[in-house]
Amino acid sequence: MSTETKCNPDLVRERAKCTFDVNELINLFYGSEKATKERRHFEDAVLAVKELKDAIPEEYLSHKERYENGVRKATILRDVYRDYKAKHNRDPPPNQITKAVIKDISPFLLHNGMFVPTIAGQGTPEQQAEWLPKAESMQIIGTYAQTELGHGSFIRGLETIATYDPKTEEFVLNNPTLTSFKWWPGGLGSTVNHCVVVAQLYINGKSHGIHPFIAQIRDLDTHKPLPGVKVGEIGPKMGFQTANNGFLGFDNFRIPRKNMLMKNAQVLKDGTFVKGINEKLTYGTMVMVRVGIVGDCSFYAALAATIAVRYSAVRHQSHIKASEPEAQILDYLTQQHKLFIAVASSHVYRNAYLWMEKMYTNVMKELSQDKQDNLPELHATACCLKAVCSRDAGSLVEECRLACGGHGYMASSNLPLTYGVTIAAVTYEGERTVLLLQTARYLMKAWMAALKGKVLSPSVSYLLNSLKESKKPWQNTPEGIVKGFQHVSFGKVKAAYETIQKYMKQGKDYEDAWNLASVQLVKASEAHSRAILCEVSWEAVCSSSASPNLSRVLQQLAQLYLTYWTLETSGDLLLYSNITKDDLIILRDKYEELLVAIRPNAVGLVDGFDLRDEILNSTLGSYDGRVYERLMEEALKSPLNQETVNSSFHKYLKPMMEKAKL
Ligand SMILES: CCCCC/C=C\C/C=C\C/C=C\C=C\C(=O)SCCNC(=O)CCNC(=O)[C@H](O)C(C)(C)COP(=O)(O)OP(=O)(O)OC[C@H]1O[C@@H](n2cnc3c(N)ncnc32)[C@H](O)[C@@H]1OP(=O)(O)O
Ligand SMILES: Cc1cc2nc3c(=O)[nH]c(=O)nc-3n(C[C@H](O)[C@H](O)[C@H](O)COP(=O)(O)OP(=O)(O)OC[C@H]3O[C@@H](n4cnc5c(N)ncnc54)[C@H](O)[C@@H]3O)c2cc1C
Repeated sequence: MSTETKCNPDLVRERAKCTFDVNELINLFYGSEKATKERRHFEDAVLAVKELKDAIPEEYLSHKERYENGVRKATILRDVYRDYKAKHNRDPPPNQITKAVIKDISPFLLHNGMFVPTIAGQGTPEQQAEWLPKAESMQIIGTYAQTELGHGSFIRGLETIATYDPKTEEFVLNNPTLTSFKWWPGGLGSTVNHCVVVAQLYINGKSHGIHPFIAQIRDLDTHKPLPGVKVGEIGPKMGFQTANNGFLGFDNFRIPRKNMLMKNAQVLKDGTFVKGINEKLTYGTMVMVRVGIVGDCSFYAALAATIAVRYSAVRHQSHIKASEPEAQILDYLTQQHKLFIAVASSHVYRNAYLWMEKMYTNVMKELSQDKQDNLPELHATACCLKAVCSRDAGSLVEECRLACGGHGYMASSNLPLTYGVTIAAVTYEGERTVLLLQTARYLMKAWMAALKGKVLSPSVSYLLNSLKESKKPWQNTPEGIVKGFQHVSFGKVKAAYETIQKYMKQGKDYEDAWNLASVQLVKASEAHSRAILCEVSWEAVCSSSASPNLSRVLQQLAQLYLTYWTLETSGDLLLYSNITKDDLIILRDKYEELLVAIRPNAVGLVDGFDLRDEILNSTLGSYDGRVYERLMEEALKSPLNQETVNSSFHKYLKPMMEKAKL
């Protein structure tokens, strides 16, 4: 029997309506037909491992059991990766199959995502040779321990101390206060035996700023914390339950001199400090991960959209016309308004990620040739795109959840967990406002340079164009809308700059003036991000190699994104661009037309994300649309349904009812 025949008939009809080749979309989204094949092949290999299947949903496990199950599966998954590499002589292709296995977050995320990259990015060739083979083969397990109870954003304020002792050629690590305790690092709780510790370096009583050090914190055989190490887990959170976030404090804990990662700055045997060419290179891992998070946002938006769109095609409720049967909820324009922006945004983030990845690779290449000119642009762009995409993606996931009504509140829909995990990215790897203010610093500098007629970096060069084009009439085209967002950014950057000047003229110093203007500065950064997202995604769609049928639909999605945000931020556009009320009315109508045009392809579009049922892990979103059957099947797995009468009846309910009779 084919999959189609087992499918819910609504989904079969939806798929028959699709006007483009879904496989073409999948191949375009993931890069090529070959990439799709390889990814699916690897996913098959992972899913074939029986031990990776959960006996009961994780929600029924205790906090401890959930973690232990997570570690168990993470180690098996690691073997599958190793075997693939041995067989194919290369890493597995990019994939999201970890989601199908570890439903939440892997306790090894920080090992792979930050510990290994920090050694690779911050270590000398000798240090890389010492630790990378052990870390990559999992002989040692590590994390990235930077944030403390007292400081996360302001990392120059970290209190963990590394004092150099030239007599023994060691660093002595100490956490002198409660607020200096490391707090948050993933895997630290009970998983890792090593970590990169970011600490304040002191030599002969003099501070030399923060630097990364490698510390072994647990015995490799017994896993017991080494003497001088206090380590534990921080407890349940909104999500990340299996990430095993932990705390850590050192008491006169000694590590050899070679354990300071010394690619940038060095401490010589005699205690001489050799400054690096740029102290901000120490923050390199964070930049890399911020770029990766933009890609993650695409995935989470796709996952939530797939669940909510398929569910909305299957779910019937009320009537559009009294004379007709109950409508699929996907036919309500309000539902399309809630969901299609998530589909469109996933594509926008994907294109922005690919664009950022190129910028990152170029800058890394330049840095390896000691050329730093483009580092500030990379930092500023990664900060604002990470900040805006993560917040938007979180809101989109929540909107998808709400769009599934009561069933979206069920854990088995996988939307609550997905929200908890997505929204965490607003905070980790740089809190949203803090990152937007970093971009604002860059924008203020760019603005001052623009005023002096200097050449600007590509990502802000529109500021110069906007300066020249401020009188040109609005154009209701995608290109015109992109320009409109650039004008808004231009207007907000200018206004924030002038606000700072105003406060300074009133006698405030620059720092106070900055703080007083900071709401505007954050908004300027957001507008700058929106301008980038609109420009990059529209250009990607226009230059794509898609067939005419697919290209038409992708252009509709990109236009939907542009129009949605035009209408959402119409006040800004009226203030800072030449858009008129009439233009907005035309765009409102255009937006409604786009929803209607996208509607027949909605299911095809989410099929085009090619997320397997195991990855979706949702009663509402499976390919076959057996929503109600799955909801009941999952409910029956509840431990409360494994007995006809629960003991609480005899212990509490019956006595209560008997007492009530007296
Ligand atoms: C590959 C795929 C990856 C996918 C994802 C994989 C894994 C996910 C992994 C983990 C997720 C889960 C866990 C998360 C882990 C974490 O959260 S780790 C901890 C992250 N912590 C932060 O992000 C802290 C945020 N704070 C900062 O980054 C800095 O403190 C801040 C930049 C906010 C300020 O730093 P400060 O030293 O105070 O700088 P100033 O404001 O004084 O500015 C000085 C100048 O330096 C420039 N600058 C700052 N940062 C950088 C940088 N990274 N690169 C280049 N330049 C930088 C800044 O712009 C200033 O320049 P000007 O003086 O204006 O010229
Ligand atoms: C799920 C999760 C996983 C994490 N994993 C790790 C990890 O593996 N390793 C690690 O080292 N860390 C990790 N972290 C910590 C994370 O990086 C920090 O929480 C994050 O950088 C924010 O710092 P904070 O908590 O100190 O927030 P704060 O800086 O205290 O933010 C609180 C508020 O203060 C505001 N604020 C702070 N500074 C400024 C400013 N200069 N201007 C204006 N407003 C400001 C913020 O905007 C925010 O509204 C993780 C966090 C989470 C949630």
